[in-house]
Order: sequence, then C-alpha cells, then structure tokens
Amino acid sequence: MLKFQIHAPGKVILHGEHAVVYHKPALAAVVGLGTKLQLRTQPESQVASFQLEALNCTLEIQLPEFNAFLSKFRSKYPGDKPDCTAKLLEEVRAEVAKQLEGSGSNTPKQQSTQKAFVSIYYLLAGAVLSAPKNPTLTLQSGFQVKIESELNVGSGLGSSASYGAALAAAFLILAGHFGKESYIREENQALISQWAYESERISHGTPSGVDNTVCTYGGMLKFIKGQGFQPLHIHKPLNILLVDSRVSRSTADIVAKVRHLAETFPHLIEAIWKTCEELVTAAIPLYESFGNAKDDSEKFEKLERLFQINNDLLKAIGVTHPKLEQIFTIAFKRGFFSKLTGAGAGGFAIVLLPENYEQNEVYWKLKEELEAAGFGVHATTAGGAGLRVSTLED
Ligand SMILES: Nc1ncnc2c1ncn2[C@@H]1O[C@H](COP(=O)(O)OP(=O)(O)O)[C@@H](O)[C@H]1O
Ligand SMILES: C[C@@](O)(CCOP(=O)(O)O)CC(=O)O
Repeated sequence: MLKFQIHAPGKVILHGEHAVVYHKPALAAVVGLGTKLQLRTQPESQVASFQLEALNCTLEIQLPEFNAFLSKFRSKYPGDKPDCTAKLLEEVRAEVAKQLEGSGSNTPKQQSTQKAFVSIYYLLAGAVLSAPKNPTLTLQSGFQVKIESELNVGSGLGSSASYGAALAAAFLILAGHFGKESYIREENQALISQWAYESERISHGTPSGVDNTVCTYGGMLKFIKGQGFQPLHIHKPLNILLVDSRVSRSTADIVAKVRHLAETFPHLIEAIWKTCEELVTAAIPLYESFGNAKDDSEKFEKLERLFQINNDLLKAIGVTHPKLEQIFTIAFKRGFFSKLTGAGAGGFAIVLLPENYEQNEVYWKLKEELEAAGFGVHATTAGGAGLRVSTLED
C-alpha cells in the first residue's frame, strides 16, 4: 500500500505586483501557510476519491471510466506524449462536463468545484499518459486523497498554485515518474512546477507562472514574465504578519482596470513601472544580506522604507481599499510598515515584523487591534521551504 503526505506552501508577492504584468521584475516568496494533501492507495477499490475540505465536497473518479478515457485518448492521438497538453485539456474538459452533467455550474461554488475537478482529472491523466516506464499504464487500484488548506480560496495567497503543485506531485509519484524521496531532484521539481502551471491555466487562463514556481521551489525569487525566475540567496526567512482585509476581489478585474489606466496615461504609468523595477533592484541585496550580520537593524529600516514606497506606488495606480487603508494606519500608528500584496483592492496586506517580535509588547497590541477591527491575522515567514513530501502515519 502506497501512502504519503505533501505540503505545498502558498505565496506572497513582496514587490512588483502589477508591474510584473508589464514585464518588470517581481519578488515573490513562499509563506508558512499552505495546502496539505494525504494520499492512501486502496487495493480493493476501483474508485479514486478526493475530499476537498476548502470546497466542502468529495469528488470521485471511477477507474474503469478513467482507464477508458485514457485508452480513447491514446488511440485518438497515437504516439503523442501529453506534451500535447492543449488536446488533453480539451478532452478532459469535455469528459468532466459529461460527468458533472446535471449537477449545475452557475454558482461560484459550483464553478470552483468544476475547476478543481478539471485540475484533478487533467493532472492525473497527464501523469499516467506520460508515465516513464509504461506507455500503456492504466490505474488498477483505487486511492483516497484528502486535501486541507490553510489558504483561503480567492485570497491572493496562491491557493490554486499550492493545490495544483500538491496534486501534480502526488500524481507524478503515483504514476512512477519519481519516488517519495527523489521529488526534490531538480528535474522532478521542474516537472511538478510544469504540471502545477497547467493547473493554474484552468483557473487563470494565461498566468505568469510565478505562483507555481515559488510554491514548488520555495524561498524567495525574482520573476520576470516570459523570462523565468532566479532564486534569491537568502540566509533566513523574513518575519511577516499577513493581514486579511476580508474584502474579496477578482484579480482579473483589477488587472483590467490598471490596464485601462496604463492605456490612458502610458508615459506616466510606465514611469511607475520603472520605479517599481528600481525598487526591486534596491530590495534584492537587502533580502540577500539579512541574517549574515549581528545587527540587521539598518537594513531592516531600509526595507521598511521600500515597503512604504512600494505601497504608495500601488496606491497611485488605484489598487488600495478603505479596509486596506485602515490596516496601514493601525500598523503605522504602532510603528510598523506595511503594504498590500498581490492584486489589491482587498485581499491581504503584509506587515514587516522585526527579529524577536514576539518579545515586543507593541506587536501584541498591534495584533489585538487588528483583530478587534475585524481583520484576520497570521504571523508567519516569507521565504521558507517549498513543496515537501513526507511519510504518512496511520
Ligand atoms: N484548497 C483547494 N481545494 C480545492 N480546490 C482549490 C483549492 N484551492 C484552489 N482551488 C481551485 O483553484 C481555483 C482558484 O483558486 P483561487 O484561490 O481563486 O486562486 P488564487 O490562488 O490564484 O487566488 C478555485 O476556484 C478552485 O477550483
Ligand atoms: C496583479 C498581479 O501582478 C498579481 C496578482 O496576484 P494575486 O492574484 O493577488 O496573487 C497580476 C499577475 O501577476 O498576474
């Protein structure tokens, strides 16, 4: 019996959100919250079941039907490895629509469930069809998957990439691409990230690829759309407070509004993107040298100023919100610097926390005040470990 557990972290954008859409660099980092997937094979069963706690539902795949789908795909596209992912995704969408027929797809919850199911079916089929040792592999024994997440869906903390990376790693192990221990090898991480990107395409159309990359590899990285990423060599993760404004928003809508602004004032907005690029250039050596000297306070103060400048640039393009402003004011009053992260207009803010912040009474006051004002608050780190596979005890 095969059983294992996967933890895939979520992410924050530290700098360069929005500018990254216009091919300027962004800095992203994983956070200490993530998605946990547990998989147990069930040799007697012919069903793969998926308990999705975030969506409060359980989805099932009947293996005989799934194997029939695989064999139909193989005969329709003989010799094609599912590098031809576009064809596979098309076939999967049609198959899932057939299977979910009559269950409705109008409410946001139903649409979310449908996307989550397409991701499962697509990634599982892709992993089996490209199985390295057996080009005619089918699934002979059932399994049970349970997915729990500390990341709210739709909050901008990369829940979909974290979900996709966890699924990708689980199915690649199941189909024999690599073992529970060798997932960490460079070529296997690249494969996980590539399939997590495929999952991201289901939710986001043409995503930049930053979320699946950082969720898989972990740490902090610089990302330029269309050019890939470079890891930052940090000595230790940064302490941050994630503050949930509890205002939901659509990234696509906000990106469209910003695009309209950029089209109205092209030179002006381009100057903001250039400043964001300068800011990323100034921030990298600070992040990379943190923790290698006894006294980091000077660097920390510089970083605080960069947080403030970055936040003011984001305000300038109109992506703040009264609830976010309330968070910034509460933090500033207590001597902390903060910025919105991701698309803005709601979602999360991040507050920079100094070394040993837990021993600082002002930190507890800040936390108390934010909670009393109705915000969700999680102290965590930016820049920790990426996706991890571990053994699963009974
Ligand atoms: N923990 C999860 N369990 C199941 N499905 C998930 C989970 N997280 C994300 N998803 C799927 O990904 C879709 C997009 O997630 P969302 O959180 O909106 O994206 P993002 O992480 O980019 O903000 C959801 O509608 C759902 O289909
Ligand atoms: C605004 C943007 O730069 C970041 C959006 O981040 P999120 O969806 O809030 O995590 C858009 C993008 O990079 O595709």
